[in-house]
Amino acid sequence: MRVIQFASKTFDSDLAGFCQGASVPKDIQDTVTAILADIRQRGDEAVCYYAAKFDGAKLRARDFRVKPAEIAAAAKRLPAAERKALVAAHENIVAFNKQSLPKDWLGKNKHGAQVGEINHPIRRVGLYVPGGEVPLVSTVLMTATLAKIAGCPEIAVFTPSNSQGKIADGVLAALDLIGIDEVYRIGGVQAIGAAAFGTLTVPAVDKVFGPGNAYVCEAKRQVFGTVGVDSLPGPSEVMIIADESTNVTFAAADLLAQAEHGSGREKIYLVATSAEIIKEISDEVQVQLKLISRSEKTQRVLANGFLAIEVKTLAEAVKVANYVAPEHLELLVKESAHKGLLRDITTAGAIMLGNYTATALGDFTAGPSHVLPTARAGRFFSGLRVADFMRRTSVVRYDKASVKKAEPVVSAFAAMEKLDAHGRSVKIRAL
Ligand SMILES: NC(=O)c1ccc[n+]([C@@H]2O[C@H](COP(=O)([O-])OP(=O)(O)OC[C@H]3O[C@@H](n4cnc5c(N)ncnc54)[C@H](O)[C@@H]3O)[C@@H](O)[C@H]2O)c1
Ligand SMILES: N[C@H](CO)Cc1c[nH]c[nH+]1
Ligand SMILES: [Zn+2]
Repeated sequence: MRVIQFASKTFDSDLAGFCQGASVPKDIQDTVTAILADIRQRGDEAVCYYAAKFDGAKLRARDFRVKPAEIAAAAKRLPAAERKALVAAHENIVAFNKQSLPKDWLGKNKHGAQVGEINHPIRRVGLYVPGGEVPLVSTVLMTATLAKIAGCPEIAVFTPSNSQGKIADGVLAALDLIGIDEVYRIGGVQAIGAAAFGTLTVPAVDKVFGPGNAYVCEAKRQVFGTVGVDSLPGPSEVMIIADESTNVTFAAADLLAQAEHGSGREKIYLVATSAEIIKEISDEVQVQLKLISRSEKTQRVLANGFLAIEVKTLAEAVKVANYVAPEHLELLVKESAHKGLLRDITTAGAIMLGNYTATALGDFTAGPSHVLPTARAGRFFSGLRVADFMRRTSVVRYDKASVKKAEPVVSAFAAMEKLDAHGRSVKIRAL
């Protein structure tokens, strides 16, 4: 862990340098470019090659799509307590996300013409679910539930298998619960390439969603334009703002929880109002590290991606948070400060308020999608919601009376822009 002090001589460059580490290095960009080019050229053959290379899975193209019987069998095998958890989380996710279903509307403008917006689900979407060693069962719920609420007619799911070509029962059972049967055992860059360009076996999608490691995230960035992509959710991040009221045990546990994702590029921030608080929490992190199972991978993340920042006031903490735009921001500070912080912090993906709100609650079950922007993309992206699975068309209808009212405005613009035919096309209607 590194400790820096707000407003110290090198603070700006230290913080910027650390955040820079969250952006994608050139070697990863080049690897991704090469794999995508190969997928575009060789299609299924290249997908097989990279599945073997990165996941150790010997697949033929006809094995990519998971058979309905395999999904049903996995769902049947899932222990009752795990199924109950899926159902409980799903209920919260549905209830939360139904709130933001975009509404069509129709109104009148100043000319008396009808104007409005209509929304349609995106026809064919591809959802990426991280898999392999750590199968993110919750990501199925946090993406597919929203696609279903939006009404997307075709939902294809991509997730890497293990070396035996198997996908975790929890992932398949979650898909079964939601009612999705188009599932491909393909992960990584090759999955994003197959989804974006299409292959003989995988029909191309219109937009790709879902989180992933730096390779997956970079692949999505590179296929943007060929297809739509969501908010570029990459390796997880958490920032905790701590003061003297912070529960040290809880804070340390939450820092470890996000480091545990363990892809190596996660970012962990502790912003505290004294050096003593930083010491207490970071010592506790080391104590609790011994209690978790993925301690080696977690330790590696902490070694490269853990930054502590000492601030004098919470106002300074706000400045740090707004610069970093962390994926998850825990405000484990005195309750009287919550209102002001919520008003002033404008770039966090998700804010978890108070000592009892562990980020893991949001990861699994609180309700909002856990698919959130990382690497400072929170400055311009927000967390996934139903509207991301839809597209909007504006609709305009003038009649003779309203066109007459609009004509002087159009004529003036046509003159300013020297576009005579534009002006004429409206003038002849207003006669
Ligand atoms: N921001 C969010 O909303 C959010 C949500 C959940 C998870 N996450 C993040 O998702 C990530 C999941 O990562 P993961 O690795 O466990 O699963 P993943 O499915 O994202 O990536 C695994 C794939 O990466 C590819 N890969 C690995 N090494 C490679 C290399 N050297 N070259 C090319 N391709 C390579 C392989 O194809 C492999 O199948 C974690 O970083 C986690 O923090 C983010
Ligand atoms: N923390 C991740 C978002 O960054 C979501 C997740 C899924 N499973 C566990 N955690
Ligand atoms: Zn997590």
